Amino acid sequence: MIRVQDVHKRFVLHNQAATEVAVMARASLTVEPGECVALTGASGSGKSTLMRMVYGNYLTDHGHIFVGDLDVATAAPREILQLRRAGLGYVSQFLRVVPRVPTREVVAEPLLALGVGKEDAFARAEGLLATLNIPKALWALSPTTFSGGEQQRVNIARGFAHHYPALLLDEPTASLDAANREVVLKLIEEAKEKGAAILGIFHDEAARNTVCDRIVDVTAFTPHLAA
Ligand SMILES: Nc1ncnc2c1ncn2[C@@H]1O[C@H](COP(=O)(O)OP(=O)(O)OP(=O)(O)O)[C@@H](O)[C@H]1O
Repeated sequence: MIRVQDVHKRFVLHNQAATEVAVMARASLTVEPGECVALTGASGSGKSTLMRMVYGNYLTDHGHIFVGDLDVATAAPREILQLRRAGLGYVSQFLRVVPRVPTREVVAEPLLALGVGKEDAFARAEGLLATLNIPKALWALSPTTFSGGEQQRVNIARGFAHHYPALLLDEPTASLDAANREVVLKLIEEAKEKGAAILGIFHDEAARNTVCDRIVDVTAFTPHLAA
């Protein structure tokens, strides 16, 4: 479960005379287990900012953000890191990995960190890589030289390796061909069936309509845009 309650956020631009910019006010939404909710709204309305606050990358000025039992808005950094290990996954658009680590290990790593045995973790990783059409010949190589679409699919495989009860998706189907897009939509459906609460940004409207149960327009929480 993800529950955002009365969240406010302002940025202080220290290098620009400490100008304060209020970007979010009174943001509230709930994502129940098994539900996928899409954040929509014009460019600059605050979709990414809200996702980053839920993941704990941006501080929250006011309000609560519960992911399961933990209030990310007030949690200590080590509690947030612990939450990310088992309770909260995040699939960003871009893959960031340590150079020279083979693709198979990049995907299995979240499971290995949770104590899953090597054999099971690698089997799950290989299953996902095959499903996402990453050629077997690439599994032992670092993904740093892979194409944009291949890197995105490795990122998705890694994000879905563990069945997180809460999952954030930032444009999970951007730059994918039709076949791989379908695979990703199926992974999202499977995660929902397993009870994941999913919050995502989907510019791909057809994908959004296929997997999302509800839409939340963040413009309603944007101080200078709200009516
Ligand atoms: N680190 C930051 N420092 C200062 N301002 C920021 C920062 N991050 C975001 N903002 C501001 O917050 C507002 C919301 O930005 P955000 O990236 O969340 O919008 P968005 O809805 O995700 O946009 P897009 O669809 O274009 O990605 C913008 O006005 C942006 O300039």
